[in-house]
Amino acid sequence: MNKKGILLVNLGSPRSTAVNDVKEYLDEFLMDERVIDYRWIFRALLVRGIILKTRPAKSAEAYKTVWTDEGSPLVVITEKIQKKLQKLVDVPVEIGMRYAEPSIETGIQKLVDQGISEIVLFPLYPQYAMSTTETVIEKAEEVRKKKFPKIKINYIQPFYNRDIYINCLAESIQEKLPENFDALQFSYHGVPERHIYKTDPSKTCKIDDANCINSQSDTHNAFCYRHQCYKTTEAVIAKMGLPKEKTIVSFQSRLGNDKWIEPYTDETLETIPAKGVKNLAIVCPAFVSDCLETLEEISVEGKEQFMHGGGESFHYIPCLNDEDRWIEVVKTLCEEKLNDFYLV
Ligand SMILES: C=CC1=C(C)c2cc3[nH]c(cc4nc(cc5[nH]c(cc1n2)c(C)c5CCC(=O)O)C(CCC(=O)O)=C4C)c(C)c3C=C
Ligand SMILES: [Fe+2]
Ligand SMILES: [Fe+2]
Repeated sequence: MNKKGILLVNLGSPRSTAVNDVKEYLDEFLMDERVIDYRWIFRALLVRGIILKTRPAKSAEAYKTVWTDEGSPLVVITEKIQKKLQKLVDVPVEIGMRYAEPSIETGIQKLVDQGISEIVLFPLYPQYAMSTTETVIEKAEEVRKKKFPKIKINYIQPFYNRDIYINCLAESIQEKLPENFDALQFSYHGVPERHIYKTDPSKTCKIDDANCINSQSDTHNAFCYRHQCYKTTEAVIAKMGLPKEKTIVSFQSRLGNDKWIEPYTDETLETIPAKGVKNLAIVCPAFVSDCLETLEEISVEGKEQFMHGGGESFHYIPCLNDEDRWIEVVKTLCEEKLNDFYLV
């Protein structure tokens, strides 16, 4: 029988907080055509001609505030997930990052070196996006075809609405909620609106309630990041028994001058205190592991924005990270795909 293994894939981080390392990382990340989806020449002009002139120094300062002795939180937490999962399954588990090291190729190589020819690859993103799930699969396929043509890879699909994940997230949030909060905000990483239209095979999405959030089209729903974010929220608050009026959805981390999906987290944080939300709990379910975008952009900058707007208490709810109940979900999703190989 063919030997199987698991590859957990996350986004990646710079190797250190040195400006040059951050620049190298941002160059690889932002030159990905599924992240900044302009023609190469325009992408290069924007990224190398404008963004990389100033952003690396600013991002390096931000990374310094979250960096730990072990390294970047995102990588360290992904390693912790790997170690805990390894104790629960009887096949080898490795990690790979879409950008920087350890790369997807390094991860696959480590599995191949252990005699593995069938890999379950888990992109660690609950919701589908061209700039996350899709680019991971594209990269892994490129590496497989070039370097490992004999291996098979089985990809775990986005799990934004899977009961096991929703129950896990709802329980985790519930445990960490403060006693008094006026609203629970779900802040998802944003994407440009253009990405939503581009990846919608049904061409029905209008980025609204009827044609997006409540769409009945499976083809739309399978590829619409915005739809999936709202569905995760709906399912989690239903499970928690929280009224919709006590919740807010917003999208963070926009970059550049394009129109990104709204409402924007930073603007929301500034304006909700005047509408009566003085005590806020906030969670970031587009990320399974805490990272720069949660530990700095939300916990530090976001808190400042909220307080500046007149907020009184701000409570950041950490990601699932290496919580045992989440590792159980990872295990179940991996095992489903490991068993799929028998059906091929
Ligand atoms: C749901 C996950 C993510 C989506 C969708 C996503 C889209 C996206 N991101 C950028 C630009 C940047 N993102 C940055 C950091 C970052 N992004 C994600 C996840 C998603 N990105 C994570 C987990 C992280 C943190 C990585 C870490 O090391 O902790 C950054 C770099 C940091 C900074 O300078 O702020 C940029 C830039 C675009 C343009 C985009 C959509 C197309
Ligand atoms: Fe991002
Ligand atoms: Fe949509």
